[in-house]
Amino acid sequence: MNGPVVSPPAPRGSGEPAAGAIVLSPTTPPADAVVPPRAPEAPAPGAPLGSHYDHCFGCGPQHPQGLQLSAVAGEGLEVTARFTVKPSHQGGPGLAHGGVLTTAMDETLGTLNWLLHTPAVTGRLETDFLRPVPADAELYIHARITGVHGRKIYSAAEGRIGGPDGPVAIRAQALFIQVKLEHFTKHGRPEDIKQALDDADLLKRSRAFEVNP
Ligand SMILES: CCCCC/C=C\C/C=C\C/C=C\C/C=C\CCCC(=O)SCCNC(=O)CCNC(=O)[C@H](O)C(C)(C)COP(=O)(O)OP(=O)(O)OC[C@H]1O[C@@H](n2cnc3c(N)ncnc32)[C@H](O)[C@@H]1OP(=O)(O)O
Repeated sequence: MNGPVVSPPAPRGSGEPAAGAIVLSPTTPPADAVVPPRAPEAPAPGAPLGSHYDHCFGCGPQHPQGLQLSAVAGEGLEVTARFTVKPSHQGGPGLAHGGVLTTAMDETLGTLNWLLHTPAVTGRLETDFLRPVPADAELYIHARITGVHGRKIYSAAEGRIGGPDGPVAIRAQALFIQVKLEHFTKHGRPEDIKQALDDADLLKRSRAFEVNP
């Protein structure tokens, strides 16, 4: 994909928030954030990242209405992903639902954590919708890590319609928080956790995360 992933500009209307306003955390890394090296265990550039969970709405191959998004490791701290909009993903007639597109960005940004070899969950996600995305369109997403500060991982992505050089339809920035695998076992619905723990392949993929950076 050509060119860097562009970070959206700082929010408009700076200054003190109005009384009663909800103050959200920034998704732009602080000045003392670092861009760490790719983890030695990270999949090689060009390697498919696979699904982290078969029933994931974003990447699970066994989720019939899901996005079934597939991601590939890029160079450095970058990934690319593809997602075909299905009729079941419509918002307006013949157009992708914005929440579905946001999910595609969330999922792609989440796969970046493979490159740091750590599980992490979305703390905050911002999206700019630049042009409508037709049903049946293929979205090409390019994402990169922009900084790490303690357990906080900052990232940015952009999605283009029809090909890696197609028109930009969506931009996103996110803040992920590193967690341990117990995050999932502690909070997940017990029957699903049991099923996941009984799945030797999933367990192997998850355990691959357990040596943290
Ligand atoms: C064994 C079977 C397991 C099977 C699992 C299978 C695979 C697992 C492996 C990998 C999968 C990984 C990812 C999946 C990939 C993509 C899917 C898309 C991603 C998602 O769809 S994921 C769902 C949505 N996501 C949530 O469900 C999060 C809900 N939430 C919480 O679970 C907690 O809230 C948590 C853990 C986030 C933090 O809690 P905590 O107690 O650990 O940490 P704490 O509060 O101390 O925060 C530490 C520092 O982060 C800052 N901070 C915290 N939260 C923030 C926020 N929201 N915004 C801005 N900053 C935040 C603090 O301000 C502090 O900053 P500072 O250090 O500067 O003070």
